[in-house]
Amino acid sequence: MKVTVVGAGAVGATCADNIARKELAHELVLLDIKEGLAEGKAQDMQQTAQLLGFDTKITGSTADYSKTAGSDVVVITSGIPRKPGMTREELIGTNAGIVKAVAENILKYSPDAIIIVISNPMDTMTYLALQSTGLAKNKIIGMGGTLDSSRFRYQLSQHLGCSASDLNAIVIGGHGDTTMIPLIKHATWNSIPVSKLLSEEQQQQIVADTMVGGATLTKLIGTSAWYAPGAAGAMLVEAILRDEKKLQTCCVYLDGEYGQKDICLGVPVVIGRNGWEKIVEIELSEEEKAAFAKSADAVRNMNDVLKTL
Ligand SMILES: NC(=O)c1ccc[n+]([C@@H]2O[C@H](COP(=O)([O-])OP(=O)(O)OC[C@H]3O[C@@H](n4cnc5c(N)ncnc54)[C@H](O)[C@@H]3O)[C@@H](O)[C@H]2O)c1
Ligand SMILES: O=C(O)C[C@H](O)C(=O)O
Repeated sequence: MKVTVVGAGAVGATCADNIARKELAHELVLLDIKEGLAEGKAQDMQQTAQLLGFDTKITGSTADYSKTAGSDVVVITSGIPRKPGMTREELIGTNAGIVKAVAENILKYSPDAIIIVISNPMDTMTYLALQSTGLAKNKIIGMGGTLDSSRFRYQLSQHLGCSASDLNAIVIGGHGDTTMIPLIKHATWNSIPVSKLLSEEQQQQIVADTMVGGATLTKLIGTSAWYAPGAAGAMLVEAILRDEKKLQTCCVYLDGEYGQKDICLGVPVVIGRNGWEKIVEIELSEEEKAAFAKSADAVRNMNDVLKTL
């Protein structure tokens, strides 16, 4: 199996590191536009092989897409991250051009690849990647819900004083500070609804803190996060290559599901060797349905911005 990670910055390198440590691929290619960066990080990572005990062959490339030929999965992380005080949406002007060019180059050398889009604003970048490659919809997966759901479980675990692994909780909708929807009324702690264990006020706090999870880290670090984003990207690569049929919230093309059409948005999907294989429709309350429709409106407005660039 061969995996390419485009963008050897914070998220791309972390994602690649996780892929190598888990030996998900025989061949791993890191590609970046910045001269020497991908080659350097690939070599550094390869030098951990004996220390960590993996056999993956890691190579780096400065924008030479021929090195990525025949990839089974490609992860796109190229683009600028936000700075404190910015929204993800403000990155569209720079990142749309980068993601479009990268997706087209990937397609030339790996026409059968499944593409995972991480660059922000992720929902719109996923839509753009789908449009510019013309690939089958199941082959384009935006990573956001996996990360946001992990942050949601973190927040819940802090309030409940429990292991995050014992929690079942997902975030649907857009991957934006105001567009994501942590489904707190569906969240359980080993089958016990968390709404029975937490006050209404605590629940609201958890939802609010989850929604600004990325912004909070950006303020602390000075740039956006990478450990959890990189690990979340690698988890999706693993689910694809090992055909795990894992249920994850990912940004995928909706064609009527959840009442939406012609948009990529976060919903629960089954991830396996064919990319996203099935959308799972869960029953939403009227309030959750309204939040989903509002999230879709906001993402659709961002998608419209693409036409003006
Ligand atoms: N979807 C998510 O959940 C999520 C999570 C974290 C970060 N992100 C996004 O991921 C992106 C990367 O974040 P980061 O922290 O790794 O940034 P970074 O600046 O550390 O790395 C980005 C890399 O992309 C490279 N790059 C730029 N243009 C390129 C091109 N045309 N071809 C190849 N490489 C190119 C840069 O040289 C840089 O090394 C940002 O847009 C960020 O907002 C998304
Ligand atoms: O917060 C960001 O801008 C990066 C990413 O989308 C995240 O959620 O960590």
